[in-house]
Amino acid sequence: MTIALTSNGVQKLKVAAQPRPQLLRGLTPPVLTPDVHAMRCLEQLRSKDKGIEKYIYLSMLKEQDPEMFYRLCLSHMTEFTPIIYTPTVGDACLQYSHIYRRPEGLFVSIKDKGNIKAIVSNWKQLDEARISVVTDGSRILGLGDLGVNGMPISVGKLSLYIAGAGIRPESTIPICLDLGTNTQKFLDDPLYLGSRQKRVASEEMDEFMDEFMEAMSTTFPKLMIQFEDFSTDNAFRYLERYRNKYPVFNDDIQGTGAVVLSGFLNAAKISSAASGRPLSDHRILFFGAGSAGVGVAMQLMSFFTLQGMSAEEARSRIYLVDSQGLVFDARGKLAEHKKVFSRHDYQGPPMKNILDIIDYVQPTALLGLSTITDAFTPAVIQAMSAINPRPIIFPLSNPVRLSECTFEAAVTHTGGNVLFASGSPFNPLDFEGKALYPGQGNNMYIFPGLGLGAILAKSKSVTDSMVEAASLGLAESLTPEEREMGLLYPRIERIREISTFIAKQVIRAAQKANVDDSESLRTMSDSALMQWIPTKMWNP
Ligand SMILES: NC(=O)C1=CN([C@@H]2O[C@H](COP(=O)(O)OP(=O)(O)OC[C@H]3O[C@@H](n4cnc5c(N)ncnc54)[C@H](OP(=O)(O)O)[C@@H]3O)[C@@H](O)[C@H]2O)C=CC1
Ligand SMILES: CC(=O)C(=O)O
Ligand SMILES: [Mg+2]
Repeated sequence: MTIALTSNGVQKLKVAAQPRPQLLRGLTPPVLTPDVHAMRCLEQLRSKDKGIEKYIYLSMLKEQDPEMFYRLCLSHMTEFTPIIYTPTVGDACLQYSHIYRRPEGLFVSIKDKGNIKAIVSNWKQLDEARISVVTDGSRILGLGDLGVNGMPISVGKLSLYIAGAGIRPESTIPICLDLGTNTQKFLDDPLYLGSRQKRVASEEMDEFMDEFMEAMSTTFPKLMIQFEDFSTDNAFRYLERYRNKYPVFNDDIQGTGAVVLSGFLNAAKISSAASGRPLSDHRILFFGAGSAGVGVAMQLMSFFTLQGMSAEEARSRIYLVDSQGLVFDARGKLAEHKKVFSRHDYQGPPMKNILDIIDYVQPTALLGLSTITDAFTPAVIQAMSAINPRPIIFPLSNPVRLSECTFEAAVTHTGGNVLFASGSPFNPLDFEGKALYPGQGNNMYIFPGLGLGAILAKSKSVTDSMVEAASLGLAESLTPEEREMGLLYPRIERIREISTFIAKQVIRAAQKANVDDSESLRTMSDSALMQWIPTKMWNP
């Protein structure tokens, strides 16, 4: 089978007719061609009413016929991603201990402490391993501490690596660490698949993590690790602890930072053209100051400084709001990760109401990473619209039911002028006779290409410059037609093309930072590299 890209980038699958080996005669139905079987699988999928049933069906298809699963996934990205990834993967996590059929990844438990090397060595494909997504289940999407029920997140992200960047399936290791859970409902559930204990204290977790990382790097010497959905304090702590020692990145901090910077830059161009305000005049209000909110704030600040602003000027464009309201110095003790963005200039009483905060800040962009459903009320959206001809409103919390507002609300209350991206997908809308398309500001656009680039460059670490290269690469990858349609992110159907471009940018950044270990890529021209990368991709 080959995948051909048509002029508009849509992938078409061509399946060469294969003579059926005599050996199989009688063991399969007399007429079973891949094309017709693809139609059969789609029909079976679409006959299911509930998202979770579709998820279970696709999990079984991936297990029994991975070629068909990935073939369909690639040719139906818009239909498949909401099932294998957010929002439905959220339900799969919540119900994991009940819908579980067979293992799809590696579980490493606190009970394995002292013996972790032996446990990870049980993985079947030791030499092939290139990328692992590791979660401890402590903050799955916006759903909280799900313990080992977080496994489908690692599985889902790696399916997107395989589909979106052509990483070989046997090179991926989904991992869920079992360090207990503080969610009583799971501890009381007789079917819960993890250790029936509260989460271990941070000292014990640090010892466990040090042993785990050492075991992973010696067992899988070519492996890159993506940390996923760790609670915010641990997300920052472990990124700092390991980023200069192993090739690791944190998807919620860095992947989200990269994808939102990219969408913001495309939105800011449109917004600035309407308002006449230069990029340097934008003010960004973050509703939510956890790993994702602060990760995006850091990425924006770093971009502004690259544009020539001083660190203080760049910082001054950013305002954080957390559960206690506006984050400012005089408020008192602040979590470490919020301190950089704490406002020195605000001296008044605590400001909690978001409408008061919008009135005070006069933001051009409102980014939601708070897990608070419908926090962007009609009044909030109207307030943004009153001060911006094209307001940037990104409700980025996942899954979709935790989105700070719907696309429909954002369109309705801005008279169709909103520049919109959400974490989970919404459907396009017809507004006053015009088709409007919501963006999906989700790190799924970044991590496949970032991971592929790091793997191909044989990168020893993942630098900030590589993450930034991925972000700017994504921003650049919109086609003129997509810009004409008002899109902020490229169509997901083009994910392989996008991942190729991002990987190329990431490889160049790795070379510039001297963390690469692939001499032959250094001498390749950009166009040769763009042609070579797809040849390294696995195709179903
Ligand atoms: N679109 C994407 O690609 C991504 C989306 N996300 C989503 O972002 C969300 C947040 O993730 P993460 O940052 O890791 O989680 P956290 O739980 O660390 O952060 C949530 C933040 O929201 C704040 N918050 C909670 N309640 C309120 C409230 N009533 N008003 C204002 N702020 C409030 C919290 O305040 P406090 O600090 O005071 O507790 C905290 O700062 C999740 O839903 C996640 O799915 C995450 C990664 C990627
Ligand atoms: C998308 C993602 O990584 C999250 O919601 O946590
Ligand atoms: Mg995440």
